[in-house]
Amino acid sequence: MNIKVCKFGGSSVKDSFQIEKVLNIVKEDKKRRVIVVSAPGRDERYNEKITDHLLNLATQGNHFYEQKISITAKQSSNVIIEKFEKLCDNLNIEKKTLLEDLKKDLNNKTLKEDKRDAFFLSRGEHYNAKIISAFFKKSNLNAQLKLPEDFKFILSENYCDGKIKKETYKNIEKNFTFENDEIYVVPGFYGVTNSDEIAVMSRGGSDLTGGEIAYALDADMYENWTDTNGVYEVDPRIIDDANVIPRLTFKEIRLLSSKGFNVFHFNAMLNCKKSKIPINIRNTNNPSHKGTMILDERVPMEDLVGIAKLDNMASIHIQKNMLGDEIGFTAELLKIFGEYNVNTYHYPTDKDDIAILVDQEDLKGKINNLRRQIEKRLQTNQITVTYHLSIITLVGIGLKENAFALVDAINALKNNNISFEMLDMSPSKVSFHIGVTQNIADAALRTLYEKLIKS
Ligand SMILES: Nc1ncnc2c1ncn2[C@@H]1O[C@H](COP(=O)(O)OP(=O)(O)O)[C@@H](O)[C@H]1O
Ligand SMILES: N[C@@H](CC(=O)OP(=O)(O)O)C(=O)O
Repeated sequence: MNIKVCKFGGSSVKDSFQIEKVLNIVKEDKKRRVIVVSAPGRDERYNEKITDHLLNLATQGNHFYEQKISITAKQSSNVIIEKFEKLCDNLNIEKKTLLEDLKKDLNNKTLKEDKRDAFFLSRGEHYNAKIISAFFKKSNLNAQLKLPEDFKFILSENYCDGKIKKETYKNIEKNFTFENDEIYVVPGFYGVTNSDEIAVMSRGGSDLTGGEIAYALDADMYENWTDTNGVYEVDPRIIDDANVIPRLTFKEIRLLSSKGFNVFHFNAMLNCKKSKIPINIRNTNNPSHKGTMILDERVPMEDLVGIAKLDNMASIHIQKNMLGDEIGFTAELLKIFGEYNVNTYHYPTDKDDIAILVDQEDLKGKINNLRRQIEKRLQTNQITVTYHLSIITLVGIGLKENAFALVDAINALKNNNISFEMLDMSPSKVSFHIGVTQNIADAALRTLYEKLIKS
């Protein structure tokens, strides 16, 4: 279809000033016909995203308490209401019914546990899309609100980590007909289960909504608008003199975003890749910049294209004599991690050892039971857990032809007296991982960036 699907992230829709920029971007190109919006992100006044306030309210203050931030549920409720009221006032949108509905939703007492969390989490996108579509209409765009509960964006019943169901693609095709040249405004991040209950995808999930709609409509392009000029070679919050990468392959963005580049959800490209729909990461605050184009293929002009870093990793090192000879050992071990809902990143292995690298946050409240299960079911000799590790991932399709870049990386670390804990090359040969202790991870990242990309 000759259209572009555009997703505007939380930073692009955090206040009325940003939403006016979004309007101008949409007006500039007639192909921008599906506009997926997030909940308001952090603003100058509040350091936390509206989605986090919603979760804090759902969990009666527990969400921020866990992060050692002291914001009560009541305070979160006030922030949410104030945010949406201000948006309506500044954009001159009728607010009475919207605020009544919002307050009713925020007082919901019937839903419990993860169904309650999911419902509250979804409200940021829900009300923001209502406001943005009303504002577009008022600004003479032929905008139409498309709610996931109406056109049936169907998710599985893992309420806070829902996965898209196949029938959704047909539902989108059927409902997004553009009969009267409409511009559809869609809240991202949430959907409904087959029994019409609200479910959300994983955090950052509005990127997924955009990718799935682009795929269902076979769009010409998926534009993902954020607050940076594109994807930088390294996280610009750590290294401020890095450049924007003009072109990346689907494979490269997937590796980089799953290993720390949180500019784009790592699953959002999967279906675009299938249909070869280009993804363009753009800056709402600088729309004349071309951004980063994500494509199926590019000419590799360099070995390495980007370096990502994941902090707060833990290594669970398991020792058992001859475990490498035990058929099914690794499968059973990974099954145990699965049962505790702990995502596993890497598992370097040897004859008598295996280490599983995980996000240490995932181990909270689980590590003791997890360890006991492993000991009981696999009769291990010793388990050692090391916390506060960082994984640095070097990515580039050019690495396939030049694995010696790995030697340059190790030499650069050696010359700067930076030691490492782990080294691992991926089977695809387009990435390798270096594990370091977290206190030296930023220095290691800078050293690798300067030696392997900047020079
Ligand atoms: N390599 C990178 N390139 C660009 N941005 C990055 C990178 N790594 C991390 N980021 C961060 O991702 C942020 C954008 O993602 P996010 O906050 O989710 O945006 P949005 O509000 O648009 O959804 C940037 O502001 C930047 O701080
Ligand atoms: N608002 C949701 C979904 C999302 O995609 O947000 P953002 O576009 O701000 O990353 C979240 O915070 O997870």
